[in-house]
Amino acid sequence: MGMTIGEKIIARAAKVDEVHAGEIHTIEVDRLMSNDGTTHLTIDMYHNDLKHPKIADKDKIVFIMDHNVPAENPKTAQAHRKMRNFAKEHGIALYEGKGVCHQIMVENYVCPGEFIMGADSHTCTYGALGAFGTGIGCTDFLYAMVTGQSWVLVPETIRFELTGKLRKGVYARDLMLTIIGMVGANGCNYKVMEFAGEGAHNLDIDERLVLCNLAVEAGAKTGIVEPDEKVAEYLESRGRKAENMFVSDEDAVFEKVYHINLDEIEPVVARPHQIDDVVPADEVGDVRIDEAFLGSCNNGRIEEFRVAASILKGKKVSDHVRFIIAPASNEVYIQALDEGLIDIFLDAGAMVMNSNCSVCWGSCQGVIGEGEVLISTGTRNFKGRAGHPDSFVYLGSAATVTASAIAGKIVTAKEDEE
Ligand SMILES: CC(C)[C@H](C(=O)O)[C@@H](O)C(=O)O
Ligand code: SF4
Repeated sequence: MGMTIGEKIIARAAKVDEVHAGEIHTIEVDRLMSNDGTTHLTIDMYHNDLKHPKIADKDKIVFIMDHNVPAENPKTAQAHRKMRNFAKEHGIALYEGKGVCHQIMVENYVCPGEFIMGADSHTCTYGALGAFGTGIGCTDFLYAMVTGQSWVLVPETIRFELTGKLRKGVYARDLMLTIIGMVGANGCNYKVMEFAGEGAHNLDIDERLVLCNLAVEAGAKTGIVEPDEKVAEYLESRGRKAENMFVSDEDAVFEKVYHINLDEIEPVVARPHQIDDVVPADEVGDVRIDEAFLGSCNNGRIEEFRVAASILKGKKVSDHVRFIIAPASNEVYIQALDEGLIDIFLDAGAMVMNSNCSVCWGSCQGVIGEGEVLISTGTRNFKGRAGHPDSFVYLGSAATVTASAIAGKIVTAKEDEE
C-alpha cells in the first residue's frame, strides 16, 4: 500500500519501511524546539521529577526566547534566567531576541523529511519545507529531551489539491483563512493537511509557511506542502541540503481530498472570537479599529512588509489607531531596513518593535483594553487573545491590516495601492 508524505516521514523517523494511519510508532526525533512560553516548566520538571536527569543529544535541541522579549516583568525575567542558565549548563543553542521561534527554525534548521517536535502549537509551520513539525506539551518535550525519542499515532491525511494562482491583492493568508472557514476550526483534528497540485507549487516558500503555520488552527497535527525545487533552492541558498523530499505515492490513502482553485480566493477576514468565522473582507461592515498589528510567525516576513510598505507609502496611520509592526526575525528586520521599508513605516506613524511575538501573543506588547478592536496578522482571535477578555480581534492579511490602519476601520486595500 502506498504512503502519504506524513507516513513516509514517520516511517523514516521510526526506522521502518512502512507505516500507515492508525498505527502507533516509537520515533527518533530529528530536532526539538522550545520557547520561553514553557521552557521554564520543562526545566522545573527536569530538576524536580527525574531520578537520573540527562540530555540525549544537546545538538538536536534549540531554545528560543521570543514570546516575552525583552522581559516585561520580574516573573518572566526569572523564567528567562532559568532558560539561559540551563542552556549554558548543557550547551544547548539559545536564541534571545533574534525573532519568533518558528521563523528562526525555518531560517536555520528545518530540512525536508525531518520529524521535529516543538513545545509550541505552530511547529506545524515546518511543513512548508517538507518536514513533519508538530506541537507537544512540556511533559512530552521533557521525555524527548531525555530519551531522544517520542511516539506518534500515525494520522490520516487530508489532501488539498490546489490549482491556479492567487490573484493580485489576494494572499496565502486569505487562502488559509478561507480553508479554515470551509473545514471549520475542528475540521482537520489530528490529521495531516497535505497541500499539493500545481497551485501549491505556484506558491513561494513564504506563502507555504503561511499555510502550514495555520494548519493547527483547523485542528491538524501538521500541515505539509509537497516539496519541490523551490524548497531545494531555498535550502541551498541557506547552505542546507535538500534530501528526503518525500511526496505521496499514487496509491496513498487519503481520508478526503478537497479541490481548491486559487483564482477564486478573495480577501477575507476572520471575525472575533473564532478563526473559522470567516467572511469576505468587504462584507465585514463598518468596524472601527483601535489597533492594527503586522507581524507573527504567520505573517511577519519580508514579503508581507513589502506589501504593507507599498500601501503605506506617502500615507498616514489614522490618528485613532496604533499600528504596531514586529518583524518575525532580525533577518527580516535588517532586510526591511536595507530596503527602506522601516523608514516608510515610521514616516507613516507606525510603531516598529523588536523581532518577537508581540501583539500576537498578547501579553508583552501592544495589549488592547476593554472594548477595543484589533485587526491583526497574528494566528489567533480567541476571546482575550490580545489583552482584555472583553476586546475584539479580527484576523486579515498584511494588506487588509495596513489598509485598515490607514482608514481607521476594516477595509481592503485598493488595487493600485499594492
Ligand atoms: C506559548 C505557546 C505555548 C503558545 C502555543 O503553543 O502556540 C503560543 O505560541 C501561542 O501562539 O498561543
Ligand atoms: S507569533 Fe504568535 S503564534 Fe507564533 S509563536 Fe508567537 S505567540 Fe505563538
